[in-house]
Amino acid sequence: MHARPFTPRRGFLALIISAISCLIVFAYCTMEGEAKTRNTTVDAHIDARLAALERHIERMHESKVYPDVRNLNYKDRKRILVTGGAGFVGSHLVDRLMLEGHEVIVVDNYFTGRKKNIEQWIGHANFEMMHHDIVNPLFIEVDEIYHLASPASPPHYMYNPVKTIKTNTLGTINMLGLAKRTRAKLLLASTSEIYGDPEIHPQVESYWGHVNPIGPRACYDEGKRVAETLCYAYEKQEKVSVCVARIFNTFGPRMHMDDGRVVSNFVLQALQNLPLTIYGDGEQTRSFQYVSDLVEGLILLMNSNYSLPVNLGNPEEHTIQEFAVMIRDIVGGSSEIVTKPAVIDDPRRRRPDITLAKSLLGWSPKIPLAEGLARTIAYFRKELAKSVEPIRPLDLAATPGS
Ligand SMILES: O=C(O)[C@H]1O[C@H](OP(=O)(O)OP(=O)(O)OC[C@H]2O[C@@H](n3ccc(=O)[nH]c3=O)[C@H](O)[C@@H]2O)[C@H](O)[C@@H](O)[C@@H]1O
Repeated sequence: MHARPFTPRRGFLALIISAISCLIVFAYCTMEGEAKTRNTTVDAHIDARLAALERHIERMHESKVYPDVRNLNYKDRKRILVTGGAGFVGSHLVDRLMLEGHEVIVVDNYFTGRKKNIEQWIGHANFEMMHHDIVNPLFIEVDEIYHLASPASPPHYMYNPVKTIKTNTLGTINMLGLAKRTRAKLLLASTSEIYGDPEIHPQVESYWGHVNPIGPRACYDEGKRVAETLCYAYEKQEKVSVCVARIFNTFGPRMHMDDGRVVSNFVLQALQNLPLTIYGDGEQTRSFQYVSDLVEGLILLMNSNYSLPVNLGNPEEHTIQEFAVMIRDIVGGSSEIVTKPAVIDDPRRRRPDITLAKSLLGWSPKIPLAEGLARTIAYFRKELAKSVEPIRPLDLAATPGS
């Protein structure tokens, strides 16, 4: 191969190429240098921010004060799952279990539960919070399951009836599956609604109920009835330990402002001097228990060795009309009492027979109605003071599906 002769044109081209190469190398080096300087600045900035964060975390830990919990030894301390633990009843139960020194895991999808209800425990070594919908399976290790997850207020459970049925059927199957895998005991939060519009009064556990299977309340009533059936099927077939609490009307602080049940509606109305709205003639009756009494009953039932359903409620029965007057008097406002159309399938009378709970668990409600109402009214008064706009109670008649 012959070398190509050197010409001035070629020499000029070679010169240009070398010059461009030098320029590229120079530009690269300069950029590299700049990038290094920039990275060093960014690193220093991040370091400073991380150091500030560390100081913030330290201050946070120093200032976060948890309620005193019992110091249980390894053998006595249980890992307890509370489904619906961010809800009204669930969060009060969580408080009791935490104070007793157990490890508590809350599972909630926040449909009606609120983080605010359990924020006092967030960050505590014994406490864990999981955002999870129990219609999907859950794989964790537990010793006991309090299965409370489900909307319980009529406007809430009627709002999405399919979801209510799924939560009470699929959700209960998933929790019983978890109980089976981990050999945990499960307590089902059932309801007085499984008695429907009862034909016997007061309601005893042996009564089979009177439920309209296709009415607007059926998603909840039948959902809970199936949940009970599932418990006893798993007990028989899979040897899962279960217990079932049939919970009657319950009230207290941490009820949602827009819960829609009668206590929160009447209290909110009375506090804002709005008319108290009675659905129907007001002659229907209910028996109301304060939430701490219920929580006590749930824990006693879980720790008993009785597996058939047990009523938990306060047998003091009042008409809704009497109840409206009582709340208005305690609040001291001047609200009028008005009537609205009756609710479809609204039970006419409800009062628990608690002979079984008394003899079996030594349980009966302790908080008198007036005292429970005073505590609840104080809570709502504070909540109202915090809210910027007036709060209108939820009207069942305006709920889709009611
Ligand atoms: O509080 C509870 O623990 C129970 O509440 C509901 O059962 P329900 O008895 O229908 O409860 P409310 O919605 O509070 O209604 C009680 C009575 O007050 C009436 N009411 C309600 C709200 C209102 O603004 N005005 C009014 O007259 C209702 O028509 C009903 O007769 C749930 O369905 C139960 O599962 C749950 O156990």
